Amino acid sequence: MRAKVNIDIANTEKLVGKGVKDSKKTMSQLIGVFKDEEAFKAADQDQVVYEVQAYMPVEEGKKGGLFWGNSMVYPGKVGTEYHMTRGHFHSNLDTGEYYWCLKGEGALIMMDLDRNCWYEEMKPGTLHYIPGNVSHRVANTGYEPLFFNACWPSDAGHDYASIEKEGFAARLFEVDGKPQLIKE
Ligand SMILES: O=P(O)(O)OC[C@H]1O[C@H](O)[C@H](O)[C@@H](O)[C@@H]1O
Ligand SMILES: [Fe+2]
Repeated sequence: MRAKVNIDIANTEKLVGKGVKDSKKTMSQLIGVFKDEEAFKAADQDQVVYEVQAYMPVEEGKKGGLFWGNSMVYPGKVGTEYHMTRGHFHSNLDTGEYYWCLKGEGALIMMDLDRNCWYEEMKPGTLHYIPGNVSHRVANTGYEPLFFNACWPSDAGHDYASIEKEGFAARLFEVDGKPQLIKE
C-alpha cells in the first residue's frame, strides 16, 4: 500500500529541488534495529519500512531555522516487534522537537539520558513534545500506514551512533494483541 499525505506549503516551488530531502528506509537498511534476528533475516529486505520527506529551507546545522518532516511508517512487525524508525538523539543534545500524528496508530518511544524509556500513544490529532536530551523513535502499532509530521530546529542534527551502539533500553512488542514496552 502506498500513500502520501500532501501538505500545501506556501513556498513549495522555492523549496523543491534544494530544500526538500526525500528518504526511504528499506528493511535491508535497518540491520541491528530489531530484536529478533531470525525474523529480520526472513523478512523481505526490499520492503520500505518508513519514508521521510523533510523540508529544509535553511542549511542543516545553521542556527535559528526550523525543519519540517512528513513521515510515514508502514505497518508490519519483525517477529512481534512493530515496524519503527531507527531513532536518534539530537547531535545538539538539548534541542527539542514536535511530532504531530495525522493518520494511523502508533507509539512515540522516548528515552532519557539515564536510559529511562516510556512511550506516548499516537493517533490522529495527537501532539507530542519531545524534550531535549531525549532520544525518540516511532513505531506503527496499527494495520495502516502511520503518518506524522515533525518540526525540529535546523541546528539539532541527528546522532544515530549512540543508539546504534547502546540501543534503547526498552522495546515495543505486540503482546496479546496490544503494544507492551518491555525492558531489554
Ligand atoms: O531519523 P530516524 O530516527 O530514522 O527517524 C526518521 C525521521 O523521523 C521524523 O520524521 C523526524 O522528523 C526526522 O528527523 C527523522 O529523520
Ligand atoms: Fe529528532
